Amino acid sequence: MQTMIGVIGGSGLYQIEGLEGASWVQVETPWGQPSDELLVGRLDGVPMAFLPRHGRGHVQTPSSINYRANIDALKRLGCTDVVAVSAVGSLREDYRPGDFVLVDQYIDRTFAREKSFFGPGLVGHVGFAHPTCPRLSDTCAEAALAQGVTVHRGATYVAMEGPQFSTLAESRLYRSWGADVIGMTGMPEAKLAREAELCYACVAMVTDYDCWHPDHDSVDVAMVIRTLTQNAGHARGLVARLPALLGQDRAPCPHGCDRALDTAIMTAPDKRDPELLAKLDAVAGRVLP
Ligand SMILES: CSC[C@H]1O[C@H](OP(=O)(O)O)[C@H](O)[C@@H]1O
Ligand SMILES: Nc1ncnc2[nH]cnc12
Repeated sequence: MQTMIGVIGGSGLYQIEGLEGASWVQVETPWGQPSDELLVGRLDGVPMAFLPRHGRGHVQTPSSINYRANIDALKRLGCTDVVAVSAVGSLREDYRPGDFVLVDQYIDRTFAREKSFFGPGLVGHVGFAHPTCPRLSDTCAEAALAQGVTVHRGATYVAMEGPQFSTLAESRLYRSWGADVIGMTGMPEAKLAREAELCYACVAMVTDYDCWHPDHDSVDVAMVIRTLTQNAGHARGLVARLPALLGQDRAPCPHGCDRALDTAIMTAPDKRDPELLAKLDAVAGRVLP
């Protein structure tokens, strides 16, 4: 199978450079409008699509992002692997501002978002014990190390609703749970990527110590932007290394991300809602012809 890389850019990453034949394309989805047009082109012979999660100019809030449309659009364009870049606060001393972190677990505290492509008339349950793809995460770690940044493999990401930052009590609570980083957009993005059978990795860039650290000021937007400005180049460099590392030909995911729907669908064929079935054409077309 041919590799196609999807990149979701977070705060501070609204564009990538160097794509050959690049153009911004509008993608219609049955779930509404994605956050923006997608920048589609090729790098080292590998097709790539870039989508700024908040839209160019940072228009969408973490709660207003249409996560379903974003993931559907990437799948519809043919993406096989999706790398999500996110700014996060650190909940531990040794994950410092400027460090890159490969997320491998989540605690989902969001409550005001559509979290599944499935619904009444077409019920599906995908496995989610391991929410990110280890193969793709390994590749991202390799790309980040080549950039010369400090990389941490493995982190539990608390996804909060926002848009306000956490209280001190919340920040302490998340630390007591063993969470490592905090952000507002990791969920339901990762859940939807799994339902869409995409390999998904989250490259988190630490921008601050949230508000728990006695020796650091509490997070504010200026602090986040300052760190992001210093790190955006590394994030772009990481993305630029991915095509060469992943290659044009893609072996099936050894962790089964690309077969997540094999045993997920519960609804009997004669009870399936035709409207929802039609909307699932891109996301679940492999198993719902
Ligand atoms: C600008 S700080 C809060 C904002 O930044 C992060 O966005 P993203 O994950 O898209 O990089 C965080 O989740 C909040 O949305
Ligand atoms: N401390 C923090 N909390 C939530 N989202 C963030 N994004 C960057 N820093 C953050």
